[in-house]
Amino acid sequence: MSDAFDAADPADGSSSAGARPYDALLLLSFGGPEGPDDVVPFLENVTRGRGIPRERLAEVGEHYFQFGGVSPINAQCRQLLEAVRKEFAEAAVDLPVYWGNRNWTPYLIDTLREMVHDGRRRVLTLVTSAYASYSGCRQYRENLAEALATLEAEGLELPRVDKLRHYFNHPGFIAPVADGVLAALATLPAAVRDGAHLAFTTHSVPVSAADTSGPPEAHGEGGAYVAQHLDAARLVAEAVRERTGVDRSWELVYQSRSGPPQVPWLEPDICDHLEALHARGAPAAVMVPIGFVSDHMEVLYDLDTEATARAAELGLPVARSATVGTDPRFTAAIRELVLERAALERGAQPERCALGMLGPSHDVCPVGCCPARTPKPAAAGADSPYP
Ligand SMILES: CC1=C(CCC(=O)O)c2cc3nc(cc4[nH]c(cc5[nH]c(cc1n2)c(C)c5CCC(=O)O)c(CCC(=O)O)c4C)C(CCC(=O)O)=C3C
Ligand SMILES: [Fe+2]
Repeated sequence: MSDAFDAADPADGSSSAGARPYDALLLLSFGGPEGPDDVVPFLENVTRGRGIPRERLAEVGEHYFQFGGVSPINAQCRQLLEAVRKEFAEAAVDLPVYWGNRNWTPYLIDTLREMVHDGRRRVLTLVTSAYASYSGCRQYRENLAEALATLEAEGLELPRVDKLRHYFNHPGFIAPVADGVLAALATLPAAVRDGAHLAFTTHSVPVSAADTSGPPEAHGEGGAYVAQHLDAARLVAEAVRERTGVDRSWELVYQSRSGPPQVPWLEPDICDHLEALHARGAPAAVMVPIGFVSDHMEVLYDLDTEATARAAELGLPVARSATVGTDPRFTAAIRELVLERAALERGAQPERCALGMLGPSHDVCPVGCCPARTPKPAAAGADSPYP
């Protein structure tokens, strides 16, 4: 390594210390079926103990069967894995990258076991969710704790596992989403483009889960989940306004509602929102799936199939903007976040990049962050039973 590297500022990622003390990055995702025979067992994995009505499961199974029983999410994770490895190689960040899922192969437990066999001792985790919530954060931490417990029972020496901070307000996440909106606007008929409404969408969750999302001080109506999405949506809407010179109306709405009908979930649903937009005379809309990092089944079915069909019935022109996927600015953001956290662990004070009003998110989930209905051990947080 050259002298220039040794002399560099640790915060810009080019320090000779690199990613130390970490010796591996773990990409942790949801997982999805890769053929018709996988669909039912996959759905059983997802919904075990979650009280999802049978009819809802049958309905969601049909969404997957319509796409040949294949969810795009695993292919997208493989692409992200390759893109992050390339990003690290180009920036001389010497950190192996592994991939494991919550609900389908490669299962987290198998990946973590392989990491231990490879001698990895300090693992940093990147989850494919940018926001605080039980489903997008604590549940992954519970999965890590469960995997660690299994490895402990197998007599293996446990690695220390940390998790990266939420990245919804990182410029490397916001900028590609804004570009995606501009590209989607360009596909709308010119006559309705300037009047197009921006409908930011994310996964609905039970209202009670939203209200208790994030650290205890963020709890309250909508919690950190809604506050973070609103901050990200506002940033994107502002970037689009600056770039087009047009001030468009925007709103945060929800999709992919599940659970029994008597339990309240975040609303309005995107389809109801499109109807309301049409009723109030909006000439067009762009659906912006800001809650997701890749174009997986929730995007392909709930937006591109269902919501797009509803808009066609209404005669409302709509376009759907792209998720960040493997945009180079997003993979660069991942590298920056990894090097930032590594520097913090070494006791340095790196720059902590964040846009918007909320500032950089916490590095370690505090006690009481996104509590579960039924408490379970969770790793990579202040309440972790593992060191
Ligand atoms: C907040 C959130 C995210 C975003 C953060 C993140 O990305 O993690 C997310 C992502 C995803 N959700 C996904 C799939 C499913 N989610 C379900 C059910 C549920 N999701 C919930 C929340 C979230 N989910 C909740 C509260 C439930 C109810 C059951 C429970 O309380 O746990 C069900 C069961 C059937 C149904 O009821 O829909 C399925 C099949 C896929 C894979 C897509 C693919 O295959 O391409 C992905 C990326
Ligand atoms: Fe989900």
